[in-house]
Amino acid sequence: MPVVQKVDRVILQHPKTGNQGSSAEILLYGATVVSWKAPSPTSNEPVERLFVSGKAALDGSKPVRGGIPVVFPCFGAPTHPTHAKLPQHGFARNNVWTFNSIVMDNEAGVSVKLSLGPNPTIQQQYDHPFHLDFVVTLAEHQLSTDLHVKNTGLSTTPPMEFQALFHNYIRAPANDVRVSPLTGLSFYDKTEATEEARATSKMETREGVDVTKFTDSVYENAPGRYDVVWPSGAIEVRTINMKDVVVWNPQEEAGAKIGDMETGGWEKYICVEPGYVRGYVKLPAGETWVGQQVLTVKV
Ligand SMILES: O=P(O)(O)OC[C@H]1O[C@H](O)[C@H](O)[C@@H](O)[C@@H]1O
Repeated sequence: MPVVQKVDRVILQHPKTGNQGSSAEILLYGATVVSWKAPSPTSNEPVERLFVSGKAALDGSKPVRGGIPVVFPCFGAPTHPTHAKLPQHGFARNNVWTFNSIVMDNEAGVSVKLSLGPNPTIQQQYDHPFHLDFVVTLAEHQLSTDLHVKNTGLSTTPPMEFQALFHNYIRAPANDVRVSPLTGLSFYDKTEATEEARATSKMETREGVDVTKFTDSVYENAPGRYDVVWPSGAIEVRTINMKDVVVWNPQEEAGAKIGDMETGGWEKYICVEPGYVRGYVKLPAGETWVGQQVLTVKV
């Protein structure tokens, strides 16, 4: 079966290649993609492409440390008045979504939609009317995620102002991986010690950005297509409507302070996170915004 529904997750299996083909698992909690196995173009062996910490909670008690958490409607600590009661990275990653439908099931791949609307927990923290759909599409060497945000308010409702980001934990050796092209972009360095330094933009001069030291950089107005390359692999990240990109790896010292990070886990991934996180999308009542990414295994 290309789509298997379990109590807590949905499993996608690429139809063309049976059990030897690509697959993906999406938890209903947070609509978090917790596994994506895909072969490289030159092999038939599906390989796990995402990192999930061995200490990650997968029972809905806290956001998943790994995979692809969906960050919405705020990135980091809330800065917009309508987000003031929300936790870091918002409510999408720590609420249970519902399985909506199978969107596509053919030889090219398989696609499912999960949905989230206001529930009593969310309404205590956030009172703007909204509806979210999250569509995950699995192809032979690709995984796409599309977030559809609808402002379901009446015409008198103010525009909805939000940020959104796909928090990809790409499985790669942190000390050998490089991300490009980011040269010439301005970025904000969240590892700086003072608020003033964190709010002062820097200019990226490196051809291939590494994370060999603690890195937490928010690049703005980025090109929307990134090569994530390491000695034995490469993944391309293409995006639509996600104008910014965050590159994050805590390295050893900061990594050891993350309670749900397995020992040495920071060495096994790089977060390359496309999003709209500098400023806010302003969505009029009745309208829908779609942010998309396509991850492609290149090597
Ligand atoms: O620990 P979390 O809330 O999951 O956040 C993990 C990380 O997410 C993003 O990459 C932010 O830029 C980082 O500042 C943050 O540490």
